[in-house]
Amino acid sequence: MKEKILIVEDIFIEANNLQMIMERAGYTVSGIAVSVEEALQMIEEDIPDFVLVDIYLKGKQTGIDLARILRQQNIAFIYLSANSTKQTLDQAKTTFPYGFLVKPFREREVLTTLEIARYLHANSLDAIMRKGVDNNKRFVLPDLRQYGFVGDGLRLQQVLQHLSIVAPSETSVLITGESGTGKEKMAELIHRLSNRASRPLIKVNCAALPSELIESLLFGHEKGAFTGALERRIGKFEQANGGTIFLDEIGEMPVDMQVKLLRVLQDREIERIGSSHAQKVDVRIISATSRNLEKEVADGRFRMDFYYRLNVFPLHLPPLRERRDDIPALVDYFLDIHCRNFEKSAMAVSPKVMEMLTLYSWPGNIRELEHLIERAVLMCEGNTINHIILPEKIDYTPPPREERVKTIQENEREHIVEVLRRCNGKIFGKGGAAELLSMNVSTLNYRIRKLGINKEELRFRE
Ligand SMILES: Nc1ncnc2c1ncn2[C@@H]1O[C@H](COP(=O)(O)OP(=O)(O)OP(=O)(O)O)[C@@H](O)[C@H]1O
Repeated sequence: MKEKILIVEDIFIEANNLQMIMERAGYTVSGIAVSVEEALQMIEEDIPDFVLVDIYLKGKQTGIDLARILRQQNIAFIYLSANSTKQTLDQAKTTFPYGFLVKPFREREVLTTLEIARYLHANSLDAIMRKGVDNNKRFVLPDLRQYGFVGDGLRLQQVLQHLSIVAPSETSVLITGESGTGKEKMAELIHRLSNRASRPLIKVNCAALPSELIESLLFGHEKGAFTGALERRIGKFEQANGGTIFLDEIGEMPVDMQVKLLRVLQDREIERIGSSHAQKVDVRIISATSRNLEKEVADGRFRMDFYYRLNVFPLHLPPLRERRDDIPALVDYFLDIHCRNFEKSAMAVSPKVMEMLTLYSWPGNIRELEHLIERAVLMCEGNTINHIILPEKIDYTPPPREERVKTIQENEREHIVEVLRRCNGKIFGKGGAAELLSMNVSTLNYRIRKLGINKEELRFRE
């Protein structure tokens, strides 16, 4: 039996028409609601697998308000709409729907959109996390120093936990984080921990691709395909066949190329320029960006369908100033590397210098730290670095102490969030949060709702 669908639509004829289409295709329609309030009641009684939601409804709240709640509850939804204004559409985009159907509905279109939505939902972060945890697929990470990857502070550990689930799979990963936080390093790590490790990892810096050559660089060309194509060129995708392609700075990819890449991601086929036939490629995609792609999508600079394809599993690397507990280990690691490089005997930094390093705000993140240590090693004459020259704009101010006493509710919230993170959001069953907290499942669910804890913050505040 196919999934249960809730229709939220205040025009009876439209709702009825959709119900018939759904039922003919074997879906079960669990209900028709005419307002957000009614929809929430129905969801409380019987959780649907998908919600088809009109934007304008009876009552004060719109379908967009409902969508925000659905997203928090990890229920997939598709918008239904007639002629929405640009402003409404932009607002709708920020809720990241699984699809958008425009009235009047055509049966084929409705069913295809639902099929795509099912695919996207099954490959969503939540689903993958659930599968990984349930099947115990996550493997124990080896010592990452052998891969030149350093850091085991609390926030990085959470990212690495997600990485341990996704690395051995075939899933596309989107790595986000400020410049210098280690996105490329993390892509290398994923590749080396995957089943494709013995095959090539091909890196493409999308920001550095000259626009007129992008297509030929990525997909290759045949001899004589255009003026200047003197030889056949094998593109990056073909070079990566059997391995991984790392699309760095993907936010810089021009929109027309996004369309072409989307096709490659969907069909896993490329066509060299000037060739008359497509060829299959078996490539895993890891992409990275320091831009806020959700905003780029909302502003119309990045295609939503492409974003969904790339962002099957997001990994966010926090800036160094938010994971200062990694700084001492990184300092020691870079000291070691650069002492060897310059053939100097082992060095350490004085406690005062270490304190300065941990208090500095590191706008250039790990890259800036590495360069600074390199310079310090070069200049130091003894075995201890007692002075360090930091750029002028230094933020020595330690984070302000919390003067205010936390309320019992705030403490309870923090504690529950902490435990949920530890269990990867698992609430019931063995090793679930309810068991660890010695609470019964419905009480815990009630507290989670009451304290406004949502899944997003469990996953994304690494
Ligand atoms: N966890 C880590 N352990 C050791 N070195 C690291 C780590 N993360 C990053 N580095 C080093 O820091 C430097 C910057 O990292 P990387 O190039 O991966 O950052 P990035 O986020 O991809 O930067 P950009 O967005 O500018 O391309 C590199 O020299 C890398 O080797």
